[in-house]
Formats: sequence, C-alpha cells, structure tokens
Amino acid sequence: MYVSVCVSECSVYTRHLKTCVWGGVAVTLVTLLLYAPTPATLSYTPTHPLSGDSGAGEMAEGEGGETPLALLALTCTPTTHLLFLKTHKCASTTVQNILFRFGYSRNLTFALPDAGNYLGNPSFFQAKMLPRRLVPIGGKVDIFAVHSRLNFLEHARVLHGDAKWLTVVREPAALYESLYNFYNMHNTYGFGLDKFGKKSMRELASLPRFGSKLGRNQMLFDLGYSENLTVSDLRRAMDDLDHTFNQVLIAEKMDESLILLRHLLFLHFKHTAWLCAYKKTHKHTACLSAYKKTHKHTAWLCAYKKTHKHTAWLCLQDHAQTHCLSLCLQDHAQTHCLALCLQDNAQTHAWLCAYKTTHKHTACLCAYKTTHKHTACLCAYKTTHKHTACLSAYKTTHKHTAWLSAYKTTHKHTACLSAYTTTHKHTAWLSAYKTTHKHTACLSVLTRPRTNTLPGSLLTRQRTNTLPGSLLTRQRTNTLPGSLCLQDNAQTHCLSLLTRQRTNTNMQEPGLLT
Ligand SMILES: Nc1ncnc2c1ncn2[C@@H]1O[C@H](COP(=O)(O)OS(=O)(=O)O)[C@@H](OP(=O)(O)O)[C@H]1O
Repeated sequence: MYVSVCVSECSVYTRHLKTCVWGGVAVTLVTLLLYAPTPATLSYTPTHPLSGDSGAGEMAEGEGGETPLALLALTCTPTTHLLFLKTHKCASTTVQNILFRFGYSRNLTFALPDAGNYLGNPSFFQAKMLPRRLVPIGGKVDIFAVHSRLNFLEHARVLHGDAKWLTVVREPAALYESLYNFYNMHNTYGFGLDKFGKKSMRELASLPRFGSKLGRNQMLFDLGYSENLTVSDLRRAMDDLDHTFNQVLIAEKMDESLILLRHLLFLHFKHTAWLCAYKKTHKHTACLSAYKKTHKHTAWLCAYKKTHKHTAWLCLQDHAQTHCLSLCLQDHAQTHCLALCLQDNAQTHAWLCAYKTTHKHTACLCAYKTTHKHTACLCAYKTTHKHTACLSAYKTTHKHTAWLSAYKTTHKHTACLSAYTTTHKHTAWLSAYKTTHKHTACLSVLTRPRTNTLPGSLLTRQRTNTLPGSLLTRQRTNTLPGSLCLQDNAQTHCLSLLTRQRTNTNMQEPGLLT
C-alpha cells in the first residue's frame, strides 16, 4: 500500500516535473521568437554618399514581398569584392555593366587597363599588367570585370581574399556563331558559317585563333585552358572551375542568373535591370534608339534587331514624378553609358518586361514615355491621343513564368499592361505564360483582387471590348500579328515592332515611334 502510494505520488511528481520542463521550453521558445532579431533588423544597409542608394534594405522595401532567400540574403554581409571572368560572347558585357554600375554606386575600385578593355588575353593575366597608377594602395582592387584570361594565382594576387568569383557561359555553338559574325571571321578564313557543314573536322580544328585569341572552345580558352583538351583533362578542368567560381551565370538563363546574382551580391533589382538596346545587321551596327519629343511626350525607344529573326525585350519603368532613365549600352569596343538611373521618390517603381526568347536570338526594345507627371514605359507600345497601352512581362526562375499585369492610371487615360509591383489596392494581372522548348506564349487573365474595383481594368475591357485594340481583343481576333499570345517563332515580332510597322515606320529606322 505504502509502496503503491509512493509510486503514485512519484508518478504525479514526475508528471508535474515534465509539465514544468516542457512549459519552460515552450516559454523559452516563445521568448526567442518574439525577441530574436528579424531579418529586417539584421539587414545591412550600405549607403554611398554619391548613390543615394540604400542597398540591401532598399532591396526588401522596393519590391514589397521578397522571397525567403532574399530575406536571408539581407542578413548576410554584402559582397563588394569580386572577379567576373568576362567570357567572350556570353552576354558578358551585360553582366559587366551591371557590375560596373554596382561598383560605381558604391565607390568601389576596379581593375582597369591603361587603354582598351583587356587585361591579358591571349596571354594569361599577370598582376603586373595592372597599370601601377591605377592600383589602389595595398595592391588590391574591389572589382575585376574586364576581359582577361584566367590565371588563378595571378588574379588572386590583385583581389581581396573574400572576393566572389563569377563568370558566365553560353551554349557553345551560339557563342561561336556570335564570335564568327561579330569579328567577320569569314574575311579571315575565307568562308562563312554556312560552309561549316561542308568542312571536315580536321580542317575546322586547324583554323588558327583569330587575333590569337578568338575561336574554338572560346570559354575554355578564356578560362585559362587550352582549346585542345582530352576528355579526362576536360573533366578535371570542369571540377577545378566548379571549385574556383562561386557563381556561373548562364547566358540563356539570364534572368534566373541575375536573380541568383542579386542574392549573391545583395543587389537591388534596379542594379540588375538590363536594357538591351542595340541593333544588329550584317554589319553589326551598334545601337539603335529613337528619341522623340513632342510638347509633352518623350518616347525613348531602343530596339535591337537581328536579321531574319526578331524577338523583343520590352521593359518598362513606371513611377510617379521622379524618373531618370539612362541606358547602359555597350557595343563591341566602346562603352556608351554606365548608368541606369531609376529613381523614384516613393518606392513605387514598376518595371515591366516582355520577354521573349529563342535559343539564339534575344532582342530588346524599350520605350520610355512621359507626360507631365506620368511615366509609362512600353514594350508593346500603343498610343492614340490620350491612350497609352503598355505591356510587359516578367520572367522568373525555375518554371519560366512570365507576367503581365495591367495597370491603369490617371485622368490622362494611360493604361498600361505591365508588371506593376506596388500599390496597395488595385492590381490587375495578366499573366503571360511562356513555356520552354516550343516558346509558346499565352496570356491568361487573373484578377487580384477579384472585385474588378479598378475601372478600366483589363477584365472590364475584356468583357466590354471598350478598348479597341486591347490586348485581349487582339489576342482573340488575331488581327494583329505580334500580339503577345502569338507563337514565338522566327516570324514573330513584338508588339512594338509591329506598332512601328503599323505606323509605317521603316524597319531600318526603328525607334521612330509615332
Ligand atoms: N541579357 C542577355 N541575355 C542573353 N544574351 C545576351 C544578353 N545581352 C547580350 N547578349 C548576347 O551576348 C552576345 C554578346 O556577348 P558579350 O557581351 O559577351 O560579347 S563581347 O565578348 O564582350 O564582345 C550577343 O550575342 P549574339 O547576338 O548572338 O551575337 C548578345 O546578343
């Protein structure tokens, strides 16, 4: 009896003890959750007096809902030391410009040659190639992002120990084609790319490198290897490179790559925005842009056109009152502009991109339009007296989802279908959904909220067809080639291009948007 009472008392005591212990654990957890620093409080907000740029903190605010990855990134130390091994014809100039803007806005130091845009290549990079007068005290630069030929130890000598190493790669055949055309190699080799099929491998392999540095296996060459590696050497090289580089961007997946780059370097979206604005013809003439001014309207168009096949990149920046846009363009040898200045005063900037791509050809078209206080930016650009329609799409990660959203503003009847990132209340969304492989683009309509509280919302327009030429009308009737839902094949032009066609603007003079 005594024993059984003791046992029962003990078990009661044990239960109490357990309750106390678990209670204590629970209280501790709750306390930790309540008082642990949030990512926002941990976030680093680098500022630079010149830039007016609030860095990482701004990254979170500017875009409303950040991904957990981005929030995590905010808790880490920003990266200001990096090497970008600029591989030829891999969209490396686009990335380089992004890094230049990033470094410039933070007053970082760069490795630059005395002249030109190379520091080594075809010879391997040597630290002594850096002009002494351009090397900061201490002998280290923050950013190395010019053309070079990788020589790990020598590069490391001029970089800080915590530098991130980046490079970009591209599908080799496309790269080679780009190289061949850009440097007019047919003049040197005596035959065009179309004759390659008729040449033996031995003959092709024996072609000397153009200018001693350009040709076969260009990425390997730029990355410091021979163009002639055995398969096992190649595997070893890949392993080494995997260890050397913190991030390898992929030209064909530039958006996804830039998202990762943002997270690696803690960049604001505006730092990774890229506007491709140049035109390629047989002669690869560089930049085509149109600037049109009427009393109250300024249209900025930059078009990139590639022979035969056209795809369009449409970008938009839309915000109130304060805006500044400059394009970062670079053609083969000359940098025109290194600033993409997108300012807004109320963190309400929207950006739109209609993105269409085929394997090898990417084009870009941007328009910038402003009235008194309203800025609309167009890919698909349509204007009547008081109506401006603006389309853009945003393509994100993994599943290749592109977005269109519709946004309507102001008494000036500016309607834009665009990826509009902010505003509290009314956002109507269109999603342009693009699938891979077959490059099919389609539009679907989503409303958020579903209440149609936005007069003139896309859905309203869809039902009533009050807006002639609206996107959906065009989509349904297919009367307009180039509507967003068209199949993305070789014949597909973007809306802007078509708009220009419709306005009888000669394709040789794109940019003259009337
Ligand atoms: N953002 C983006 N995404 C995908 N592709 C892009 C991008 N920007 C440039 N390009 C294409 O990259 C080619 C030029 O590459 P580079 O800038 O590395 O050339 S260079 O070596 O610095 O001269 C050149 O390829 P080709 O058009 O095939 O010649 C550009 O069209």
